[in-house]
Amino acid sequence: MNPDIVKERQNATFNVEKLTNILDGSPEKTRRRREIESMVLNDPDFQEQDPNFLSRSERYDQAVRKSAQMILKLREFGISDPDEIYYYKNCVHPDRPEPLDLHLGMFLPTLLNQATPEQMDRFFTPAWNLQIIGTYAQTEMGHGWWRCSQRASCSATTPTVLPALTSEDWRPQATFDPATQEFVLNSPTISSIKWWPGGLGKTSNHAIVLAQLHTQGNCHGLHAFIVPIRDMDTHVPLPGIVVGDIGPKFGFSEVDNGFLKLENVRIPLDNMLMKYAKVEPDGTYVKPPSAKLTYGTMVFIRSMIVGQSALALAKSCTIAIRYSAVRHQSELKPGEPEPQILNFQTQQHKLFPVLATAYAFTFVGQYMKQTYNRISGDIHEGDYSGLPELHALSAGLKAFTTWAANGAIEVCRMSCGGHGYSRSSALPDIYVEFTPTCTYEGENTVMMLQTARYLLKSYSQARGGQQLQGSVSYLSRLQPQPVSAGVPPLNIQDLASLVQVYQLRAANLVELAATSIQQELQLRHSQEDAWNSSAIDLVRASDAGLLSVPQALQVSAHIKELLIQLRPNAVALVDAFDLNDKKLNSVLGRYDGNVYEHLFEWARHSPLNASEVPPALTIIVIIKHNQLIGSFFPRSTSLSTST
Ligand SMILES: CCCCCCC/C=C/C(=O)SCCNC(=O)CCNC(=O)[C@H](O)C(C)(C)COP(=O)(O)OP(=O)(O)OC[C@H]1O[C@@H](n2cnc3c(N)ncnc32)[C@H](O)[C@@H]1OP(=O)(O)O
Ligand SMILES: Cc1cc2nc3c(=O)[nH]c(=O)nc-3n(C[C@H](O)[C@H](O)[C@H](O)COP(=O)(O)OP(=O)(O)OC[C@H]3O[C@@H](n4cnc5c(N)ncnc54)[C@H](O)[C@@H]3O)c2cc1C
Repeated sequence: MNPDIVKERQNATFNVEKLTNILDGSPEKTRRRREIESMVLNDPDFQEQDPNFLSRSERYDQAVRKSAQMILKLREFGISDPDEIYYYKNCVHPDRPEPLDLHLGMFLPTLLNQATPEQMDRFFTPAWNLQIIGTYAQTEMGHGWWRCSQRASCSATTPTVLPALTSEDWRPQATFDPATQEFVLNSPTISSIKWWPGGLGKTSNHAIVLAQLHTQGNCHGLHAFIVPIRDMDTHVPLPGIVVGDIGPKFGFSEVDNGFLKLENVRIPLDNMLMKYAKVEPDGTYVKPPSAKLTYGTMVFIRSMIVGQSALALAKSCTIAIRYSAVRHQSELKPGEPEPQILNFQTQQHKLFPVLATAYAFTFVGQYMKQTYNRISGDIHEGDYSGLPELHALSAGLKAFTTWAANGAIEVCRMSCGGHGYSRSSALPDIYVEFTPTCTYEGENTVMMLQTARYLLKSYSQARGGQQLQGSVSYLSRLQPQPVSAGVPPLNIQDLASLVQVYQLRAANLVELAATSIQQELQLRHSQEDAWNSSAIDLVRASDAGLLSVPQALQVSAHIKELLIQLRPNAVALVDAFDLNDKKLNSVLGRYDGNVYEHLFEWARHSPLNASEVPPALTIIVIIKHNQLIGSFFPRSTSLSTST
């Protein structure tokens, strides 16, 4: 054990285990989590080659093998609780998305939320047993988002008599054919080819495809269809299905994100997910109680992503803070030993806010999950009243937490200096696997605008005298203040006072955005144009701060004081996240702090070190022998002559 890190733990002023229990929910939950983790970490079937040294195809193969093992073991051990599956999976594929993510995270949940009991028997049971492997195909090459409800032009009598075709008429279509009781699915244009779905490229044999429903000559907007895409025995693509992998990406190397072109693919009537909307055998369309229910799975995943932001931050700051405790640089005072870099105020100022955010997001993630479970329970009982708030909260928190975490992971990486750039630190991987959360499940700006839409509606209800409940109740309680009204009193030591100032700030920002829209409306006469012209206010909701200069200085001094208070407990606070070394998989973030010997050991495994003279370099030797170095580079043909 590195002596610096030992000393850090000795100096801590609280009981780490108790804090871990609070983060987990109870001592029993900590015990069970560790039990599940050790099942994976001690299981030889999950031994793997370091993916840093593998090709993409090898990484995909290794991930598929581990995922298949994982499903078998979950069954063998009877693990079916969602939290326990999540712990298990996080250890099998630490930090890495995998080919079955979409099956487990979106295909199964969409069936649970939108399938009829008959469809549950036909699809969910085989999918649970992994006979059916599914993905969720919404995004297309040309469009990542959809209008929730049908457009006026889309509900004209037949598509051919539309007054003017717009981009939505060129999206994938599912047209009902009453003669055969089938839907016919088509991707009418290149841009309507489904693009991005995880596990689509090679792994899945089914896809939930979102397409425009056409029946009796009318278009009814976006609906979900279960489309078999590969033969269940041979896994070969079915007729009319053009499917494959979209190629290498920034990260997600283990995942076969795919494309799907539908060419007159026929599926039975009862392959449309019909828990809410329905099509009768004669083609009659029965409306759902709310068109927004089609988007339920995205609300679920957005809610879960909030917790994933917390986990990514917990990992990143564990690595950076442990490393900063064992790394020494630059004498602070001449002649004295070099200090731990964690003693530099600037290093603390980089890392301690990340640590605090990791804790805050952990609790926000728990709150978001509870709120999702509560409101989705009401929805299952037929009460849809909480859906707008759930949508606004999950969209806004997904965007806010992923943006914040995305930046903070980079802060952690850079705070580790050069070694943070090595893949052995795990920080580059954490970044590339996490950063697409800002894009997928709804691009963050688009999500912020959804939340702003809800806030503005709530604001106008509050101004109309309604007493609002839940997360927007502050809009009823607080009267927005013009900046000229001066600054509110603030006690920065008092959390309630800070919350009040934040609420006032939020109310002011909503008011500013609403005012901007009103002004734009007078200029532009169209609600949509006024909205777009106020979008910056809506997303960033202005730069107004509510603090006076003396208050801001007070905050700055208080932050410095807090850095000093936090310093002795920094390592203990990251220890409390209880991230096992194998799960963390970082040479810099090791629990024992023995960084340098393991860094050297890791580098020795680089495939380039497999031979002292790599085959490509033999050419240099040949060139040298023939003394052709001078003439070789301008005329490469001379090489063949020389050999
Ligand atoms: C372990 C799992 C690993 C996961 C790996 C990740 C894999 C990634 C998967 C994906 O990315 S799947 C594809 C996800 N795609 C998106 O999220 C696309 C984002 N687009 C949308 O959500 C929508 O198209 C939209 C942009 C929100 C809708 O645009 P539209 O212009 O129709 O919106 P509005 O007119 O503003 O809204 C109409 C109405 O509907 C309400 N609403 C919108 N979305 C929802 C929702 N999800 N739930 C409930 N309500 C919703 C919105 O508030 C409006 O309400 P009103 O104000 O009219 O009452
Ligand atoms: C790793 C990864 C995995 C994915 N997995 C899946 C999957 O399994 N299934 C699936 O269906 N999809 C998947 N996606 C696709 C993903 O859901 C979309 O990329 C995402 O919804 C964003 O859409 P887009 O790519 O069309 O971006 P665009 O919407 O084209 O965004 C481009 C820019 O335009 C801006 N913009 C767009 N619309 C507006 C607006 N209304 N107002 C203001 N600004 C706007 C955005 O802010 C952004 O800056 C995945 C994507 C990635 C990266």
